[in-house]
Amino acid sequence: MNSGYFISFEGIDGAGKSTHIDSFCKLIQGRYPDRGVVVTREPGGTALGEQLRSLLLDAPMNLETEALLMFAARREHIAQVIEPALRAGNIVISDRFTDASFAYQGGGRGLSIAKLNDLERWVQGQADGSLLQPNLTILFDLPGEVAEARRSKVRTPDKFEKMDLNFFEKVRQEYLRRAKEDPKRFHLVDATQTPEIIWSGLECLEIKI
Ligand SMILES: Nc1ncnc2c1ncn2[C@@H]1O[C@H](COP(=O)(O)OP(=O)(O)OP(=O)(O)O)[C@@H](O)[C@H]1O
Ligand SMILES: Cc1cn([C@H]2C[C@H](O)[C@@H](COP(=O)(O)O)O2)c(=O)[nH]c1=O
Repeated sequence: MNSGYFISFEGIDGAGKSTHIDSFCKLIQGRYPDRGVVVTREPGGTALGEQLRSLLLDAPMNLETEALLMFAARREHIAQVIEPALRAGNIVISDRFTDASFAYQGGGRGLSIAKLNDLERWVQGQADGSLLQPNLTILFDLPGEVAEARRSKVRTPDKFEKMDLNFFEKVRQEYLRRAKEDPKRFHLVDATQTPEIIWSGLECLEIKI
């Protein structure tokens, strides 16, 4: 049984997760000074996961291979980092988790939801039959063309960031579909707003840990 609390940040590339995640961690640490806060990311978060990340963000590969490697990295991440931290009562904040697989490999690239559900059950299945899921997912939502304009100003695109607007629109729609399906878990951020307005919204967010 977990006594910790699990938060994920999600959104299409360039939506603004990285801009806010460090301040958000400080905010949570300030609110809960007696709890450990573990900040991590996917793909990645472990030595093996970071190696897989380099491959995944760089090498072209078959869609099923990509999904399997995402979930392999996730299995390692859960076993080495997330589960031990939650068991110890910590707050885990992850830059992406499984919603990204449904959005990118499912919505964006077209892998069947049935296959993703199978992988999710395999990798996140708990002894009591439930799935390990974030308690709260903060979804930064904005149109693909706005995200692309922001990204192009600041970095050389990786494999996913080179995808076209149609891909990112499908990724976005899958995120929004999942948020609609599970409104208690998702907190939607209108990421077209200024960073200051987004931040004040996050500061006011009531989180019952
Ligand atoms: N609300 C905003 N308004 C305008 N520009 C923004 C806003 N939020 C972030 N940016 C800028 O957009 C760019 C992308 O932001 P950021 O790196 O935070 O996105 P991200 O969602 O973390 O992307 P990725 O998932 O690809 O790492 C940065 O240059 C950042 O300064
Ligand atoms: C977890 C996960 C991630 N991705 C994609 C999404 C992004 O393009 C990259 C990660 O880079 P970030 O900018 O540091 O977030 O990987 C994916 O396609 N599927 C996943 O499960």
